[in-house]
Amino acid sequence: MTDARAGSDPPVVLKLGGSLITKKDRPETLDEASLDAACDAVADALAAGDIDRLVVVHGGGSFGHHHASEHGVSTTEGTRDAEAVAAIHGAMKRLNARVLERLRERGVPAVPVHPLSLAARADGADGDLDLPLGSTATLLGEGFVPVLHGDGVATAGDGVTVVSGDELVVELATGLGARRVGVCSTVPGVLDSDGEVIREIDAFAAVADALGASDATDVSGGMAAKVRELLGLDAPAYVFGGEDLVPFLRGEDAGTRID
Ligand SMILES: Nc1ncnc2c1ncn2[C@@H]1O[C@H](COP(=O)(O)OP(=O)(O)OP(=O)(O)O)[C@@H](O)[C@H]1O
Ligand SMILES: C=C(C)CCOP(=O)(O)O
Repeated sequence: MTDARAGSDPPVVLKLGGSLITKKDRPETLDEASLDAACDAVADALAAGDIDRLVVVHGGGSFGHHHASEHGVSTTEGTRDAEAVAAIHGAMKRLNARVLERLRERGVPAVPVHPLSLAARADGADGDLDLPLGSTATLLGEGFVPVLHGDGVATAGDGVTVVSGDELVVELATGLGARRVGVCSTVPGVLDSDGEVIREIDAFAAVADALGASDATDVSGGMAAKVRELLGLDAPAYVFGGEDLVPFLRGEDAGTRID
């Protein structure tokens, strides 16, 4: 079996939130300006050598979440309806193709990795996610930028549930031994109850009250689930808005640091 962590520079794992790159309230609509700006930032950071190895994950936004909620599917509610799976996965592949196209237009060697074809929850919806990393690690080693996305995932006893981009980020960061993790969304960081950015989080209890769910259609738990998952990582993780993507990619602190 490939050791995904062996003999290589630790990568940076970056999630581009669905609420950043799509208009979350309009079915299957890109936020063209934000997506272009994010792709510019990634391309510039790679060209400048600020980052050597990068894995990108993107969320569902108005592509995946719209179809998942229409079919009653979430990270905990599965479906055995193949049409529902095709609708969710098809929408995510359409979004993924648009992201890849824009990255490649800017010279980024971006290639797709589709979680539905790889991952499983072998112990049911409450069980751990099993995401084999051989293909992603090998693509990275060969100089590509693998681009994964929230998707459907085979789930023992529940058919197919949703796997969020945030869960993928955690698996990738752990399995590949990431150096840093960035979660870029529409908010400038994790906000406290006065709406101010919390600069650092090291325990969930301290911020639980401030963490609501997402304010748009979101079947995977919004900000609270994000923070919970990022707290479990060895690498420092940052939650920040689009305006902080350039500093994050340069290696600077951005938004909220979670570790
Ligand atoms: N305390 C908080 N601080 C910041 N955002 C919060 C907080 N509580 C709830 N939120 C919500 O979390 C949302 C960001 O999470 P969300 O999952 O929607 O973003 P995303 O990752 O970009 O989207 P997607 O899940 O489609 O990838 C914000 O739009 C905000 O409404
Ligand atoms: C709804 C689907 C299919 C993807 C969910 O991924 P997320 O937007 O990262 O939560």
